[in-house]
Amino acid sequence: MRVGLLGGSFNPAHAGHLQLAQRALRQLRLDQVWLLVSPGNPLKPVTGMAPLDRRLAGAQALTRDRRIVATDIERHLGTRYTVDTLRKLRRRFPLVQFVWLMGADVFAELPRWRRWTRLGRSVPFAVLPRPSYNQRALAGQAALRWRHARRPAREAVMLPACSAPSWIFLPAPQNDISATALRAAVGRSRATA
Ligand SMILES: Nc1ncnc2c1ncn2[C@@H]1O[C@H](COP(=O)(O)OP(=O)(O)OP(=O)(O)O)[C@@H](O)[C@H]1O
Ligand SMILES: O=C(O)c1ccc[n+]([C@@H]2O[C@H](COP(=O)([O-])O)[C@@H](O)[C@H]2O)c1
Repeated sequence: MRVGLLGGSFNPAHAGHLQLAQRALRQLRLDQVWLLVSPGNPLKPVTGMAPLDRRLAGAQALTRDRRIVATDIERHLGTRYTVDTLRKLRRRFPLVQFVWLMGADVFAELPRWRRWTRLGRSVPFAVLPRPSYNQRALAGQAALRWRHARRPAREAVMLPACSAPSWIFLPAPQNDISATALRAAVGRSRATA
């Protein structure tokens, strides 16, 4: 079984997440995408973060496609750092081929993550474009470190079976939607109500 993991705050879930998951399902020929709703991104402030149950419910309501599964499994695993999540997921699901999915903004910030080079040795990455982040991601420290591990987009179907480090930049239509913009819009409409 081939599973794409899309970790996120989902504060709130939105069409950008859904498009990314659908694109990855198709291009990487995945069986499922798990939306890993984070108990708390270690790099994001707690202020303004909706409760986990509300964020999970929003992610669950994104689609009726049963291949896209929203889960709070990190709460049950007791993990917040992705490197720890991957280690425990591998132990729990030894036969699954995992791929870590992310937008270009996350790939650009990856060197700030805990043990990011170890993480890169533990799972292949698929990076999807996001307006205004692509150049930064492709010229960033992670891209540079793993320049020899980048696979061409035409080899996308092979990525889940590749040994890490391996990564791919998948071409896809771009969407400039963000949770930040959605929260700001809600804030504005409350202020004028
Ligand atoms: N519009 C988008 N295009 C591409 N990737 C996206 C998009 N929105 C979110 N993602 C990706 O989805 C994952 C989870 O994102 P997250 O839940 O932080 O949403 P966000 O819109 O980036 O939130 P925020 O604005 O609060 O930082 C990340 O890998 C992120 O790069
Ligand atoms: O492991 C880390 O150090 C780390 C630091 C920041 C973010 N992450 C993960 O990155 C994913 C995207 O987070 P977010 O909040 O940008 O949607 C989510 O799964 C987080 O747990 C992981």
